[in-house]
Amino acid sequence: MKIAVIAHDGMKAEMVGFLRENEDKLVGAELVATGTTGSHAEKGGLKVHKFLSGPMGGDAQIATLVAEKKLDLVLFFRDPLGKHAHEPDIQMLMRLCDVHNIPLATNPAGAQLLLDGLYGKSK
Ligand SMILES: O=C(CO)COP(=O)(O)O
Repeated sequence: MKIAVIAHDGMKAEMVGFLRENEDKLVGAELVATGTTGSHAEKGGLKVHKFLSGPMGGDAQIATLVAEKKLDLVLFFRDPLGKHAHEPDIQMLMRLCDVHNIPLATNPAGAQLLLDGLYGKSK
């Protein structure tokens, strides 16, 4: 299972907490991330392959993996109250998830349902 994890700044702490809480489920998974999200995840003790930071093309790199069907799941904790210079890249990533029918969660509740559905509920 190859999973992309991405979080906007206001959601990064929540993403790290989410990943740590679900560490038992993710033990066999390969994680990839946009750069800064990946650095936060590493500081939280997780192993992750980092791409460029989102505004520098990281979302686009992950979108490429989606288009090539090299990802099984995208967890993208968006900040719905923030403005982003790279909004076109964000839209592209989400659109390509739909084009290629790759499961996408854009908030923690949706991500939890996806992981529980894949691995079962642990609590
Ligand atoms: O901007 C992002 C998603 O659109 C996330 O990028 P970073 O993880 O590099 O902050």
